[in-house]
Amino acid sequence: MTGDRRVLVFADRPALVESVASRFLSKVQDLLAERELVHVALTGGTVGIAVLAAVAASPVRTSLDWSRVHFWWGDERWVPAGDAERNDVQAFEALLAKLGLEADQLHPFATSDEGLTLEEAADSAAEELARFGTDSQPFPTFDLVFLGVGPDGHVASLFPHRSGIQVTDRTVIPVRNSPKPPPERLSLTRPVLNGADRIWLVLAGADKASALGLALAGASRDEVPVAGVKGRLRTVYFVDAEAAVEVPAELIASEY
Ligand SMILES: O=C1O[C@H](COP(=O)(O)O)[C@@H](O)[C@H](O)[C@H]1O
Repeated sequence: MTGDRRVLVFADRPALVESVASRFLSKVQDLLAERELVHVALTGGTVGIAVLAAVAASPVRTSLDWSRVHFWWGDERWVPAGDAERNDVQAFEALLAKLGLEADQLHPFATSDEGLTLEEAADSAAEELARFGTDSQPFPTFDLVFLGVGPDGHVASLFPHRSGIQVTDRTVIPVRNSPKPPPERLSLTRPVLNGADRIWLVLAGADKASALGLALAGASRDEVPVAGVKGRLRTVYFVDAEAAVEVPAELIASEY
């Protein structure tokens, strides 16, 4: 089922961020030449948002037809609209506000002040995914999913030793008592993430080294959820030198 997996190591965080931003722009350009709509799932987190800011700053950005790109999120923090902790707010400020998008191109999770329970918000997000589903699955095949990775190895809001990473019968789950604040969240599940053509994991810093090393050395997804994500065509780990210190040497393709 799974395509190619590779680790690209960069000297430092700025080099990593610049490279991912430029690859993202050319990948979207290529995809737009092949198909009518492109579906991208964004991540929160330090590197993920820095990549979006670098995309915004690139002169190439204005040459793309963003009206055919749809944006989704891998997870969201259950806080009110406009809260600076929300992944969608951060993405909007970093990039999306500059792209001239129509509302129907954006698929954010519900906000905690909309009058829905967390469970209802998960169901509502699942319905939105299903609107773009195919004959064989109740969700779109994402062209590209970005994922950050927490120091504990979490991806989206799927945390170690929690049931979320094992869920296969739902597309979106409510997350309660998250080990990382805020405690309530919403997350896509592994089948939706792994249904993507490409997963690009973006991570930097020494605090990520252990989780990444474990995942690539074959640890279980229960222990380090990042071990459980694999795109259908390709899975690329974009990491800086500090995060890469425990990566098995044979998996590394250096891009200094
Ligand atoms: O809370 C979250 O954290 C992770 C990773 O964040 P980082 O700042 O350690 O890079 C992120 O992937 C996720 O989307 C977000 O909700």
